[in-house]
Amino acid sequence: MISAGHVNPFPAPRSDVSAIQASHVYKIFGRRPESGVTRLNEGATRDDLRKQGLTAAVIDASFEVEPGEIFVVMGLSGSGKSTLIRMVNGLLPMTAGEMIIHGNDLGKLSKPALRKVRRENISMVFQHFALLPHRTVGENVAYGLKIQGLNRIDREAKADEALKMADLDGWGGYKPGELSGGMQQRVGLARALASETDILLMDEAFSALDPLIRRGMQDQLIELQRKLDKTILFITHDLNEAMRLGDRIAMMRDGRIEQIGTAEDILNDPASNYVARFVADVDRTRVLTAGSIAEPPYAVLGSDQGPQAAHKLLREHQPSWLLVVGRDRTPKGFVWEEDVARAVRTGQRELPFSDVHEMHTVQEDTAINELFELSAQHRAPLVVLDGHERVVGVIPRVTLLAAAGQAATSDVEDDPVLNDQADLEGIGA
Ligand SMILES: Nc1ncnc2c1ncn2[C@@H]1O[C@H](COP(=O)(O)OP(=O)(O)OP(=O)(O)O)[C@@H](O)[C@H]1O
Repeated sequence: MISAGHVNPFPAPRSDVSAIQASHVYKIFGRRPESGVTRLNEGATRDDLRKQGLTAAVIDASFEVEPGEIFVVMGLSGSGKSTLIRMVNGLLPMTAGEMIIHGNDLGKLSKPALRKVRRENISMVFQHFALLPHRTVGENVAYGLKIQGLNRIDREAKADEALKMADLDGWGGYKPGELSGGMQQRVGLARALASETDILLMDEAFSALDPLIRRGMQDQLIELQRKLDKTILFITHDLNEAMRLGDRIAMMRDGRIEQIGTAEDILNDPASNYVARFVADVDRTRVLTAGSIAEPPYAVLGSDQGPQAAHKLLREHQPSWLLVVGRDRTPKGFVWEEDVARAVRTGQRELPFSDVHEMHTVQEDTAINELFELSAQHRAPLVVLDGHERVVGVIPRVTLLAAAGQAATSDVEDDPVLNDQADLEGIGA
């Protein structure tokens, strides 16, 4: 029996050197802020500090952002997100802790050295665009390049290229006020791209946009990230946005990071009641992907194995279905057996089974809300493939419903498709 390995849909970050490394970072506002850090470490609460006239905006924040990662900091208003991002770009000094950008410890740098790191490594996209209204779109995009000391021809060439990337080809001569909100935000994005820094900090960058435009911008950001491989630290108070964009998400509450994880980690294994309550209303079907809920196949047969091997497998494990795969773990056929094994389909030879189902395959990044219809149509588990057409796993329909938080017993009992005993047995239900 070939054991089809499980492919992790969230591979570990690719580099050992983090782009951003924050360790035990504190920001306390008020007089003698250091005393606030000491008091917090001694067990005082945020409220205790407040009585003393101190605001603990960020408390003991530690996280690392890997190159090429989209890391989202998510939290309600006042949870400390903006304060945190302003410490990442060195705009705000920390009260305690370390903030290391590509090996540079911001707290220890001289002012000119800090400016250099900020100029060369970090660009920022703001919620309210922060465009110069009397300059053209092209001039706005090229503005930072002038500060970097580039000559006019190079500036214009880079600005044009960045406008193209942000889908604003031909708009360089207009004034920002002549563009829609979504387009103005793309100008902000183009300006950040033009500076060619490897880290993009985005503070509620899409929050002022209408929902549809906002979704479009999210898609565009994901696509750009894939192409340009930037490291993105994205701040939002919108959980759905966090889940759509983030490779990983840091959930903040009252200045502290409560949990860091993938959308799946946070949905499936919330670290606290607070996080659990927060994610309770998330539309899981949009967040979870086929790859994240696929299970390793229950019974797998090599395509070069014959009926005898199939019979043995069926006798020993009594699965209600077999998945047939080739040597490279690409699927070759999906065979179904309801009672007694009578034959199996292997390679070129096709031998009759009592019932043979065509296999239905889906890509691992398919959102699960798209899978419901397929699953209903095909009445069989879906086989999930990675980008190389190899089997990642199988999704029985019960798993699909459970993942969507809809697998109440009554749903299963009433569901004509699920009510197929073989299907239920097949997933070990
Ligand atoms: N310059 C400042 N002086 C005093 N307190 C501040 C200052 N900046 C922020 N704070 C306080 O720090 C806490 C965290 O604020 P911060 O703006 O970082 O939160 P946020 O999560 O970004 O919220 P929002 O989404 O509303 O901006 C709040 O209680 C805020 O009032």
